[in-house]
Amino acid sequence: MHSPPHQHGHTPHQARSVALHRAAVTELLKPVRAHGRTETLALRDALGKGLAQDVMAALNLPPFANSQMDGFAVNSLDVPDGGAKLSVVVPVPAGAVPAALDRGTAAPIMTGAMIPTGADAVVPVERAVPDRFPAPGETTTVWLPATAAGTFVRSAGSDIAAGERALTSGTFLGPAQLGLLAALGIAEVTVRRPVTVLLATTGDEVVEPGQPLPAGKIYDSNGTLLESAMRQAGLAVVRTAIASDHPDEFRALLRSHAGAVDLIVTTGGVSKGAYEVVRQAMDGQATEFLHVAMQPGGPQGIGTFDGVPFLGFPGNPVSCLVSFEMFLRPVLAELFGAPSPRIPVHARLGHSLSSPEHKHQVRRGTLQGDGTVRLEGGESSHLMHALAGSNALVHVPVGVSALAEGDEVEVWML
Ligand SMILES: Nc1nc2c(c(=O)[nH]1)N[C@H]1C(S)=C(S)[C@@H](COP(=O)(O)OP(=O)(O)OC[C@H]3O[C@@H](n4cnc5c(N)ncnc54)[C@H](O)[C@@H]3O)O[C@H]1N2
Ligand code: MOO
Repeated sequence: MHSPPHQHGHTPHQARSVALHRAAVTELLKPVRAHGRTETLALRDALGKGLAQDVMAALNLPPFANSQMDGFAVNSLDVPDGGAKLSVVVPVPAGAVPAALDRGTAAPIMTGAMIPTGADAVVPVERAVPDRFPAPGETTTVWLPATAAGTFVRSAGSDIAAGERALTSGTFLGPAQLGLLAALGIAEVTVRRPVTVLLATTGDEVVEPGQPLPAGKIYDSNGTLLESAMRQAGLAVVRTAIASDHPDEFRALLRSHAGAVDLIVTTGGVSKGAYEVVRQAMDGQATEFLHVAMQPGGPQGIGTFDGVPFLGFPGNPVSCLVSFEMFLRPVLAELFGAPSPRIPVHARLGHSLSSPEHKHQVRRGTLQGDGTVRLEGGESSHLMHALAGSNALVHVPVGVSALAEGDEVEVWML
């Protein structure tokens, strides 16, 4: 949104800082945490959930010392400086429990196979002379170079020892965390039940995708955009039909779902127009509508509707996504451990930019391999195509009105 030149950078004195609004969202959602509800799920269903309790390792990983290479298991004392010729004994396949290794012998061993008692090192087959395994039944010798104890041996517990904490309560369960649980032999995990959000997009001008588009109307992008962001963040989402601009109808729509959700999020109808349905529907509720010193995403609603926590995001698509990223995602991360907060990284601006000095501006851009960030589109919050071509949010803090190409900025990877 562009301000007239004489107002550029000016924010109404009542604008709330991003930090204060985030703190207000935290306070609003704290009672949700108190529910403490958990469920136990198969690993495949736990992707994106928050772990409800610490998980301790019940076994060593690896569970037994094993070979890191296809090669020959030896006692390192048998291959001193200059190497040695050893007689080859029966091979050790992965999955078998091998016989003890006699001194002066070498056992062909496969990657992942258990190191025989008496062996303490592995020589990769390509370093042996000859550099191959003997054929089954062939009696032979092999020359091996000098090898220090422990070489190419993955010792028991070298990844994690039995009794150690594998994962901490609250951890976001992504592929690596679920893979670790599987490696520990754990098939089910207790997770926090997802926060359930009622998501209502509003506006008489907004039409469901797939329907004809009459003149003056636009398709609802916010519903899909925010539902996707929320689901990716591990929230359960209940969508209402697109709400009309009639406050009574909207109130009834919210009431028909509110009992079953932890949080209500709406988009649109919060600014200063003549038909601000969300503002009007919240009349008499413990809600406030205010301006956060942020662009986009300035107009915000916050409070409770019939006692259910409520956040009213602005209607412009980029504004509602930025609101989610600036407020809901970090607060959910803080209170529930999931999703992970965005990790700030620093990049060099590929272009100069200007920003309202009294607002925290969030631009969209593409962080490139050379560490520079190219801005996508301008500052306007209707630029859905530019958002879709971006991989990062670019932060311009309060107090900064201009940045030059090459200046350092904080970016959050999307
Ligand atoms: N006089 C003022 N006008 C506006 C101000 C202001 O301070 N004074 N703030 C501007 C800013 S900034 C924003 S952001 C918007 C916020 O408006 P609302 O939250 O009331 O949203 P609407 O007016 O309903 O819609 C804004 C815009 O977004 C489009 N929209 C709405 N819903 C959807 C949807 N589901 N999918 C796609 N696009 C949607 C809508 O058509 C409008 O273009 O107010 C400014 N005005
Ligand atoms: O700038 Mo509005 O705040 O477009 O979201």
